[in-house]
Amino acid sequence: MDKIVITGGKPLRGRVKISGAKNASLAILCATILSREKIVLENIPDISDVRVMIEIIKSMGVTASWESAETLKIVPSERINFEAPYHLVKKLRASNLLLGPVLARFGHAQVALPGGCNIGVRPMDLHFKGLAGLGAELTMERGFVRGSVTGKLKGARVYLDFPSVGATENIMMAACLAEGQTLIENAAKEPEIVDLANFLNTIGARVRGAGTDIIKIDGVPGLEIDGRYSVIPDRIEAGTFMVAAAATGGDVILENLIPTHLEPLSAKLREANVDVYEEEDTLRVLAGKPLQPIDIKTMPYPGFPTDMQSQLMAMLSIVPGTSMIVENIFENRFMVANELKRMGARIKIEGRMAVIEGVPALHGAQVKATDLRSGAALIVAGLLANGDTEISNAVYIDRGYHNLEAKLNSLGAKVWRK
Ligand SMILES: CC(=O)N[C@H]1[C@@H](OP(=O)(O)OP(=O)(O)OC[C@H]2O[C@@H](n3ccc(=O)[nH]c3=O)[C@H](O)[C@@H]2O)O[C@H](CO)[C@@H](O)[C@@H]1O
Ligand SMILES: C=C(OP(=O)(O)O)C(=O)O
Repeated sequence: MDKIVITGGKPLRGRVKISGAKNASLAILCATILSREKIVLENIPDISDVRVMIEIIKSMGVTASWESAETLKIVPSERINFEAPYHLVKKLRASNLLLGPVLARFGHAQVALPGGCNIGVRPMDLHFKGLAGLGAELTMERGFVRGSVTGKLKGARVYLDFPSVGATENIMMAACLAEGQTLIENAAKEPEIVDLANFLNTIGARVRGAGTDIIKIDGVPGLEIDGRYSVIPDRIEAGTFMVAAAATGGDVILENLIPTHLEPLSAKLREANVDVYEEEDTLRVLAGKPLQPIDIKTMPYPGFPTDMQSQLMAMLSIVPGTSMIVENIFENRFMVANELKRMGARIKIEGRMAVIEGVPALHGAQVKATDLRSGAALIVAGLLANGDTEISNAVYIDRGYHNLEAKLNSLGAKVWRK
């Protein structure tokens, strides 16, 4: 059942509930390693990335069990297996976020390097520089990074050359148990960083400034508060539904989201002539007017998110006129263009720029996902195309979307597994 088939051409209409955020859940699951007390996590999406992360922390000695559909109970262990094994780590890049917490709590860590992926090389130099700044000794051997600390990590001032999400998270988690104060300068400001900081503070950490350029962490001897925490909604899942609604000329109300997290996308959709209405925790996308071409440049938050760029490319492929996308975060994130071209799109890639000449319609074809968001883009393309689209490698899509077919079908789409 690794294929998703879509009969396109049906406008999405209705209401859909957005699940918890993949990227916040993954970081918070790694952060549970820092805790000495049990933790209950709510709004955790049952997606394959989360399942793999649960398997990894369980293999290290943590107990994790579902209390209900979206609620996960974690019981940490006083002893841990320091090694995050390659056969699991290779399935999930975010496993690199275990390095900071394991080192800080246990003084040793051995984490297989997840390596690059289809969107880019994805080095970890900024993670290493930050952790070394806190006093960790790091060596690389046979695909593993081994870390050790003599005594405890020491708070320090860390400047990131680039506001890397993962490096900010790894350093922030490690600094929670360091002696003294850590300042992360030029920190990433994504909502998932703020969520991780809020979680850490719930279990006893002292993190301030998350969501700004400078994060201040005062180290504490231990994180010992028995915590309950609800993860933020997934802004990328929400964004994918917004684009799908816009691209099919639909009218969709998205529930359980934080509209400000979607502002960079809402602004672009409005520029493309789509109406977007915000309320406290819902957002309505109403399309139907002729769409206008737009230009997008991906940037760190609050700029336009790289994780939404591919889905927008699918929509823009049927918008009359010329649109442009510049991808500034990952060096290889235009692979979906070739698949969209198989469906009739006219897209030219020049280095980090994609030029999209809108065509009157896409037609269904057999295509393949090459990463999570290219898969999401092909879903959007399949929904707006004439005829049937068969997307293989759906396993990529399952990494990040909970109950996707059911949610789309409840909005009037015709989507099934094969
Ligand atoms: C699990 C998770 O949260 N994944 C998100 C996270 O990935 P991730 O944390 O990997 O993204 P980063 O912000 O770290 O990476 C951004 C850029 O910086 C580069 N870089 C990063 C670290 C480093 O040490 N050296 C370096 O050169 C990367 O190769 C990339 O080109 O943020 C990305 C950018 O918003 C999102 O697309 C991913 O969905
Ligand atoms: C790039 C993504 O995730 P990851 O960092 O886990 O590969 C994504 O969610 O689009």
